[in-house]
This record gives sequence, structure tokens and C-alpha cells, in this order.
Amino acid sequence: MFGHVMEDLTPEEIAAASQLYAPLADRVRELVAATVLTEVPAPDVAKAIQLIEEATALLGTKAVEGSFGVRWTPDGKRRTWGNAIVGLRNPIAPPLDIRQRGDLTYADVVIGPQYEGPPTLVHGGIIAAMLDQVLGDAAVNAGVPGMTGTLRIRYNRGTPLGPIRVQSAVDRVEGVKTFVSGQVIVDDAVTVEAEGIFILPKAVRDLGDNPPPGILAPGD
Ligand SMILES: CCCCC/C=C\C/C=C\C/C=C\C/C=C\CCCC(=O)SCCNC(=O)CCNC(=O)[C@H](O)C(C)(C)COP(=O)(O)OP(=O)(O)OC[C@H]1O[C@@H](n2cnc3c(N)ncnc32)[C@H](O)[C@@H]1OP(=O)(O)O
Repeated sequence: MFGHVMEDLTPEEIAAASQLYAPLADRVRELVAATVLTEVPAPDVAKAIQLIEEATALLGTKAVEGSFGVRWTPDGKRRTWGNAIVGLRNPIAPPLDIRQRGDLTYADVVIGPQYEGPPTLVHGGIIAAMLDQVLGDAAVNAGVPGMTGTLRIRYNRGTPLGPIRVQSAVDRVEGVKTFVSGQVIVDDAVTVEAEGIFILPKAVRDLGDNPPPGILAPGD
């Protein structure tokens, strides 16, 4: 299926790739925050630009074309390393380390200054994106995954930059639709509430009872 790439990698090879690329994304994420906040003199900014250009050119000498897609192994393990919210290789991702405890799907994350909207508060669009992902993962974890069809968000109060929890749980399933709700929590108070409808797309439904292994499995 388009964007899904099968790779016959061993767990050791996947672990090695993770150890290689996670620190790269971490350093670039730090670079983004430093870029927002720096107050060094102009010559130092010029020098930083040059170093960044060199690093970008080096990384670009061999690269995937287009997007990373979803990579999976024959045993059904999936890697969503390019994902904008959870991608291990994606410095744009906060990143969310989404976990599961019972029926609850959640992520504890520290939101940095590069996600600011109103002064000192997390941008509402970033909050929506995180909720989209965490609600979607609740559907995946419950074995009833789907694409986001509808996402409703109610911002009750501002969410300060810093440590937050994003959490979700499946409310009910109606046919191909999974209804999920979730919240953003700061210091035990709910700042944002969300409700989503996740729909198993017709293209996947048409695969019948035997979709390719991994297509409906949780990613990491
Ligand atoms: C193509 C391969 C995709 C493979 C993925 C498969 C499953 C997902 C698996 C894993 C997902 C993993 C992680 C996901 C976690 C987070 C990721 C973040 C989520 C996103 O970032 S995701 C990007 C944003 N998202 C989109 O880009 C969606 C664009 N859109 C579409 O892809 C279609 O529009 C779709 C699929 C939504 C529906 O298409 P469709 O053809 O399957 O729908 P159809 O007409 O058959 O309706 C069937 C029933 O859903 C009702 N219905 C239809 N549309 C609705 C809507 N919008 N809201 C509420 N209900 C709706 C009908 O009323 C009917 O209801 P009823 O059965 O009661 O009559």
C-alpha cells in the first residue's frame, strides 16, 4: 500500500538505527529551541548558519526521496519514525512517547519554547496535533484503528509550556467508526478536552479479513 514500506530488518538492526538517528533528531530539536531563543552577536549567528548549511548538505548527500513513510518488518512491527508528532527521526515532533496502561493511552512530555502560541502558552494547533495522535493511538491500541474523520477540541484554559500529559481512551465503536475522547492535563487540571471519530478507510476495508501484516499494528 502506498507509503507503507516493507523492510526485512532484524531487531538488532532496528535498535542500531534507533541509536543512530534518535540523537540526531534530539540535537536538531535542541537547535530549533536555541534558534528561537539565542541572543548571540551577529557574527556568531552567521557562523551558526554556515555550520547548519554544512550539516544539511552532508545529510542530503544520501537521503530518502519524498517522505519516510511507514516502515514495517514481516513480523508486523511498524516504525513511524517520520511522523510529525511521534517520529523518532523527526525533530519537529515534541516527540511524544505514547504509552498504554489498561484502557488509557497517554504521553508525558515537556513542551519547549518552539511550540509557543500565546505568550508562555502552547500553540492551540500543536495541542490539536498531539491530541489527534494520542486519540488515534487509543483506537490503534484498542484494535479498532482509523484515520481521523472528525476531531473536536475545546480549549478550557491556556496550557503552559513545560510538562504536560496528553491522554485518551476509546468510548465506543460503531461499525467502522471508533469514538475516542481525550484530555490535556497540567498539574492534575484538564486544560483541553477532545473528541474524535476515527474511521477505518474504505481502501483498508476492501482488503478484507487479511490485510498485510502490520498495517493495523501499533507503531513505535
Ligand atoms: C490508506 C491506508 C491508511 C492505512 C491506515 C489504516 C488504518 C489506520 C491505522 C493506523 C493509524 C495509526 C496511527 C494513527 C494515529 C494517529 C495519526 C494521526 C491521525 C491523522 O493525522 S489522520 C490524517 C487526517 N485525516 C485524514 O486525512 C482523513 C481524510 N479522510 C479520509 O481518508 C476519508 O474521508 C475517511 C477515511 C475519514 C472516511 O472515508 P471512507 O470512504 O472510509 O468513508 P465512508 O463514506 O465509507 O463512511 C464510513 C462511515 O464513516 C462516516 N464518516 C465518513 N467520513 C466521516 C468524517 N469525516 N467524520 C465522521 N464520520 C465520517 C460515514 O458517515 C460512515 O458512517 P456509517 O457507517 O455510520 O454510515
